Amino acid sequence: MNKTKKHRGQIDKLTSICVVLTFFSLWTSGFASVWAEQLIAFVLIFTFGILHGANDLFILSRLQPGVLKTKSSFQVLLIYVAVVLIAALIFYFIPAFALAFFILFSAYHFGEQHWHRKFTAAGMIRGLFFFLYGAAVLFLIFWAHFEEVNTVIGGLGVRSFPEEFYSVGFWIALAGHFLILISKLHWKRIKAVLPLELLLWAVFWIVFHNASLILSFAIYFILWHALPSLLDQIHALYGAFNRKSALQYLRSSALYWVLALTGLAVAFLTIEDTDGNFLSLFFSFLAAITFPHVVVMVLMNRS
Ligand SMILES: CC1=C(/C=C/C(C)=C/C=C/C(C)=C/C=C/C=C(C)/C=C/C=C(C)/C=C/C2=C(C)CCCC2(C)C)C(C)(C)CCC1
Repeated sequence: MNKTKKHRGQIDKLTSICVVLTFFSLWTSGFASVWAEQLIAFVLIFTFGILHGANDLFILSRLQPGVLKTKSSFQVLLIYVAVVLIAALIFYFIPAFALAFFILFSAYHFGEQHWHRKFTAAGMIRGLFFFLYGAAVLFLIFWAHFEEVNTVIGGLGVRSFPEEFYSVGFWIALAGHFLILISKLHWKRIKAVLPLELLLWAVFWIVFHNASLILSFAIYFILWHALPSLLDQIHALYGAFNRKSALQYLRSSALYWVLALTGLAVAFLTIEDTDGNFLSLFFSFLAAITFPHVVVMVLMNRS
């Protein structure tokens, strides 16, 4: 079997496992206490979630994109850290602007991970489609937990929004994404992807309305974003996903993974400006490391 076919088979297998795990997490959240839900969510985010971005520099060194070709590894590291720090500063000084960009980038990034293999149309419409898919996922989470979301963004110094803002945002993004899907893909292709996609939307609807905010986010972020991304990254770096390549990936990312967690711990112990809301601090940390990571993933998926 050729490598790409094998990789697709592994992605399909992972998708089935994630459907089962999503239902399992929904079932667990039915009896787990709020504390237990938070623990599960943060353990998943701090392990697989942070790990899936910790190999960015290694990926860049392998891809050697044009703009960075003449730069040494140290210079690339400096640029990466500078982007993280600039994002953190913008979050601190102009939070509403930074949050809007964070959501824009994240929506595109989530959509790209989910669709980059299945959505074949090219050009601007491709980017818009990725963005609308990710925006629909995020706005469904926001809508299901709009009061808590308002508290989190309030902790960052951003105004609250009424429930309708989130519900209308969700319906517009969902409708837009389905319209593009139907108009841009051949009927044969649509028939092949639609049943799973409709099932997933039904599952997300049920899960996001039943699990807490942080667990809803963790379920999507880990099962439907970080794990498939890890599989793609290992395939791109080592040509195959197996025990050996997974260990190689862990070895090359361990240092940055620990550094990122240390950075969050230091920020938590030193910054007291988020009205005591850990989630506000946590999401601004995630936002700061998201920006360079999204650029690396765009480069990887295009290579
Ligand atoms: C390499 C390197 C490093 C590391 C890195 C890393 C580790 C990365 C990672 C990355 C990552 C890990 C990424 C992530 C991403 C994520 C995302 C993309 C998310 C999104 C989200 C959102 C959008 C949210 C929203 C919300 C909610 C959900 C609720 C509340 C409200 C709000 C709105 C906030 C360091 C810095 C150390 C150094 C240098 C080099």
